[in-house]
Amino acid sequence: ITGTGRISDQRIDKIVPLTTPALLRHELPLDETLVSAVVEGRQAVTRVLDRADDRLLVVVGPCSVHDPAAALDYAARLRDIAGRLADDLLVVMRVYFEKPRSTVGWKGLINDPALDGSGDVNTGLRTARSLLVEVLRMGLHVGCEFLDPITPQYIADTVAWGAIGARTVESQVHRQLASGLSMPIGMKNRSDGNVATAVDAIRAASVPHVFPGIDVSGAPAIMHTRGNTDGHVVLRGGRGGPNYDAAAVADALRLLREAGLPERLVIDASHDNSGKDHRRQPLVVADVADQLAAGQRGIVGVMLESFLVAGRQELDPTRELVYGQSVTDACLSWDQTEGVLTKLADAVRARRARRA
Ligand SMILES: C[C@@H](OP(=O)(O)O)C(=O)O
Ligand SMILES: [Mn+2]
Repeated sequence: ITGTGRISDQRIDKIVPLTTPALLRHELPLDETLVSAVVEGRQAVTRVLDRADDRLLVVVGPCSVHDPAAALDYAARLRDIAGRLADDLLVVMRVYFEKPRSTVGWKGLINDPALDGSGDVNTGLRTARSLLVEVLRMGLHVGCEFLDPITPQYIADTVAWGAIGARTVESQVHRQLASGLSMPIGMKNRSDGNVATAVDAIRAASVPHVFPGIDVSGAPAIMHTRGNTDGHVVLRGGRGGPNYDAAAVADALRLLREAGLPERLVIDASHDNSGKDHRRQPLVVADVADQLAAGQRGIVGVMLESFLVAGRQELDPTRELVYGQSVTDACLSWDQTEGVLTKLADAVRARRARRA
């Protein structure tokens, strides 16, 4: 290859070897019990999406995981309440490692586990997979956003529910990625609030695609996917304001109906539905609970951003971090979360009673 010194890698600072999916999954395997748990979790989510199960999917947890110990501490508490409310809620813990930034910022534990820009992705992947296996071992289902197209090869076998975010829902790379993922995928509406883009993403992801990727040995490969028919909309608000109210829900369900897609959706009580103010998430939940209790069966799920300590904190290398507090979007405290989950379970029972 001639002249590469002058025309290639002009903006590459260095290239570091990356572990392979096979090696990481060999080091941190899922035993048969955990494999069955993931399969059952995915099937349970699909049944709720298809309304074969009248419970509410609740994807709840921190906006991002930056501290595995705090995430496990949170998981232990969530596992207990998830068990108590299991008749009405199907709880999936948000264990998010990949953070899409509107401009710049910390990109998550896989990209930068040391939180200092050093980009030790090998340690990030190992830390992420280790935590996912631990959370599974505690008996919780796991939900992740998928951002980097090769990351799923390293961790997706542990995931029961996935998301494509508001910044990537229009991207063909992410739609075709979703078409090959083995779990239901929530398509967030676009960051400006456009919901039709998410409906298009569901349709795009529902059919087979061919694209270059990597196989488990890390070798380049051409992926031929089957299509993912478990796509669904996640209403997360937008620059135009919230979209969790009954009118916005009806609009989104109409768009799905006109597209010939199943009329079901999940409402994200955070992000632009709460104006990223964690104190507004309970208000969103109250409105959604009223809609559920009034019999709205098109709402099959809710997303909450929740951690141990309310709010958020800046990632400031000169300051000790507060344990259990988000370093990205502001989250509900654990105490607030218990109240919100209980309210959602009550609303599910009220909805069920209307059908009896
Ligand atoms: C990234 C963010 O979601 P959205 O894509 O809706 O901003 C989140 O779930 O933390
Ligand atoms: Mn967030």
